[in-house]
Amino acid sequence: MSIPPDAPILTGAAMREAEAACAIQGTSLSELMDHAGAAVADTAWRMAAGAPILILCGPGNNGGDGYVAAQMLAERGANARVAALAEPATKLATAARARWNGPVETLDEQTKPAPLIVDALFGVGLSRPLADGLAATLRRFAASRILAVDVPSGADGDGAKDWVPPLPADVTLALGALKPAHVLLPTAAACGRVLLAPIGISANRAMRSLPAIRPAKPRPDAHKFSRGMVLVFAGPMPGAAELTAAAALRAGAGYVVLDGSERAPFAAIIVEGEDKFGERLDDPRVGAVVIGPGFPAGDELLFDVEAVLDSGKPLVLDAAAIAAALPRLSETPCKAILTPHEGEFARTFPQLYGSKIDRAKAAAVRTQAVVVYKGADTIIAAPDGRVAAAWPGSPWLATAGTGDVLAGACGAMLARGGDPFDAAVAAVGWHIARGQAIGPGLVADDLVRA
Ligand SMILES: NC(=O)C1=CN([C@@H]2O[C@H](COP(=O)(O)OP(=O)(O)OC[C@H]3O[C@@H](n4cnc5c(N)ncnc54)[C@H](OP(=O)(O)O)[C@@H]3O)[C@@H](O)[C@H]2O)[C@@H](O)CC1
Ligand SMILES: Nc1ncnc2c1ncn2[C@@H]1O[C@H](COP(=O)(O)OP(=O)(O)O)[C@@H](O)[C@H]1O
Ligand SMILES: [K+]
Repeated sequence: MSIPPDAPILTGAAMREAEAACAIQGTSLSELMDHAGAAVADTAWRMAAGAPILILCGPGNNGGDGYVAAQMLAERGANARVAALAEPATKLATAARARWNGPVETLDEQTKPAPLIVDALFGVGLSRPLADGLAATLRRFAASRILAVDVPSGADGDGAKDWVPPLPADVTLALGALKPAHVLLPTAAACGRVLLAPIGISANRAMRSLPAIRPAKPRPDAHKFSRGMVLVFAGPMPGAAELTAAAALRAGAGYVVLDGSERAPFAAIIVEGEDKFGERLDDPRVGAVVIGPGFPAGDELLFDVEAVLDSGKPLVLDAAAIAAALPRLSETPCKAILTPHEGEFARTFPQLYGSKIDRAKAAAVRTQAVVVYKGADTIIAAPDGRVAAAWPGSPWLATAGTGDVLAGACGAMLARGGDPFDAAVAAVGWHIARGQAIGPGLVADDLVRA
């Protein structure tokens, strides 16, 4: 599974806007479909490597892309058959079918498979789940190589419905932009390797896949405080905050102080009693405060979160600290990153609807903070509408304590003084890269070791 880095992501509505903007600038929808069909034909040609190809065409423009590709493949000498689910229902699809010179079989349970199947049944226009009979027909093709056009048929392009496509793809060719379905579960897992075909639309870049991240090298004149000083506050379970502090140092902070713990995870970390916390919040060198890891909800947490908010310092709020800060967050002028996992998000923001992207964006607006909505399909959202989608991460990270490590990495990136969204993106990229590099047997402690 893979996704092109730093690629735009558009919902169906945004796709239609981009398409309309193209029309104003003189590129017709039919030209867009020609570009899409050509990209599908190229990819299918390479994947088939001379073997027969079966192209499944639906009634809409996704099917139109399929007919265009079929004709181009036939003109190149490929052995291509077409099976249609229904008559074309759009002008463009009707015109594309008219240009296909070969026969059109009926797609049903009798349809013979081919080594490569091009799935051009439904794209972003799917309005309801696939019928059971069609899903069963598609499952019969599971032994073939599958190229999905735009999205695997059966997926909700916007990623708001949890419909699971019955025929997972080996390769999905995203047309013009990625769609939420490529980066959100459950559909992301059915897309295989996602390739992006530029078809001539210009996409708004506010929402994108995670960029490829290279560790920022310290400036030649760097010193420990200019690289960022992080203050981590340990609660009653100090092990979690120790991981957080160690992660902050490993992710590039120049100086890390751990208050409220008796043990230092590294000798280079300054450990102080909890009575020092208030004083440290006044230390002008502290560039970010992290609170929440290992700190259960309660009056003590509430008191300490209030103190952090009063300090106006950039802050990372994890676990129960998120709910504790919620009532004051939107009015407090500070840079904040929140790192809820699924359960914490659901408890803190119970009344949000839509896709995981929609909900992360709404939570960011409500709190005026950057929200890192964790999980296998982590979403990072800023109050100004920017979104970064981190699928696929590293499944080796699904183990206790890795969230504490991420909070520390967010602290390190935030303490450098930049934009909290960029800091969160860099931290998530760092976390995933380490998860991928370590792989089998990973425990959270490994993420903070050299
Ligand atoms: N945007 C762009 O810039 C470009 C977009 N392009 C391509 O267009 C695709 C979007 O095309 P689209 O909007 O025509 O929708 P599409 O996915 O083909 O399906 C709609 C049809 O399916 C039907 N239908 C729906 N659900 C159904 C169900 N469960 N079971 C059965 N039928 C169902 C629905 O009928 P209805 O809901 O009215 O019953 C309608 O007939 C996009 O993904 C990309 O591939 C490119 O050509 C280049 C430029
Ligand atoms: N299947 C997965 N694939 C990729 N990343 C995952 C997966 N499961 C969990 N993660 C990541 O691991 C971390 C777990 O965080 P969290 O649930 O807070 O753990 P803990 O509270 O034990 O530290 C998050 O960064 C999350 O995105
Ligand atoms: K499709």
